[in-house]
Amino acid sequence: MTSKTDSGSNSSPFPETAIEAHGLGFSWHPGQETLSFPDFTLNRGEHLFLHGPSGSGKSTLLSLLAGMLRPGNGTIRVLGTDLYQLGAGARDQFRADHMGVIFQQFNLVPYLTTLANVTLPCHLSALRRDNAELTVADEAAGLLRALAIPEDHWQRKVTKLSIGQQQRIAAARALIGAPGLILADEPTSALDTDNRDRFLELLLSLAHRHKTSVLFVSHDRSLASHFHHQLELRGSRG
Ligand SMILES: Nc1ncnc2c1ncn2[C@@H]1O[C@H](COP(=O)(O)OP(=O)(O)OP(=O)(O)O)[C@@H](O)[C@H]1O
Repeated sequence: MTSKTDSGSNSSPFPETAIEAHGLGFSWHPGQETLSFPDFTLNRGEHLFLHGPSGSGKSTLLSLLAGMLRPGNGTIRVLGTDLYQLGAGARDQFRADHMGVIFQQFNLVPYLTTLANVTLPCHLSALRRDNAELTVADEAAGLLRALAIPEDHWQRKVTKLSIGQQQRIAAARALIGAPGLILADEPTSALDTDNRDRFLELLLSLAHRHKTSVLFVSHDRSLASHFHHQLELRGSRG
């Protein structure tokens, strides 16, 4: 995970490194204690399991990596781009183009249907739209079927669905259009064992096919063996 590979003659437009985090520190309020994060590097196509006690900063780290919280200290490069050298608008577009984020609270758009939530990234990003296999609607349908969302739910508003169904819709939205990096915050917390296993299988098979890197946060340590690497946060503060 920490060793870097030269991009060499690889024909991909991206470097071999998906995430480089160096010297990261973040404070939620000025003058308050700073959360410090270990340096790490994640190569393209590699999967990292992130764990640590409640309050150790896992969700905060994901928000920093997603370009949604500016670090007080340190640098973050995602797919070769220094995130915080980008302006806010360019950073939002970079996220739409290259990242699928599954938030702990899902962050679905409540007034949109299931299908419209899943296809949203392809409306925000031409790159994600172009990456979609067949049509955007076909890829969304394939993801929803693979995650066992019944077809008669696809035109319903997401708020009418169960919490476990909503979590799978958030997962489908993150996966559509083959982003280079998936950031998943407790993405199986509301799922039963069958749905959890189905989601993990889909996530890791799509990640393998598209050389997607995955950073997966979970308290369920039994899942760690599915991932190439593990990183523990201990909640160190400065
Ligand atoms: N919006 C916020 N405003 C102020 N402090 C926050 C906010 N979100 C998190 N914190 C604080 O930052 C620290 C890290 O929180 P964070 O949610 O990143 O931890 P976590 O490891 O993801 O926890 P959990 O496993 O419970 O989800 C905690 O002390 C928390 O109280």
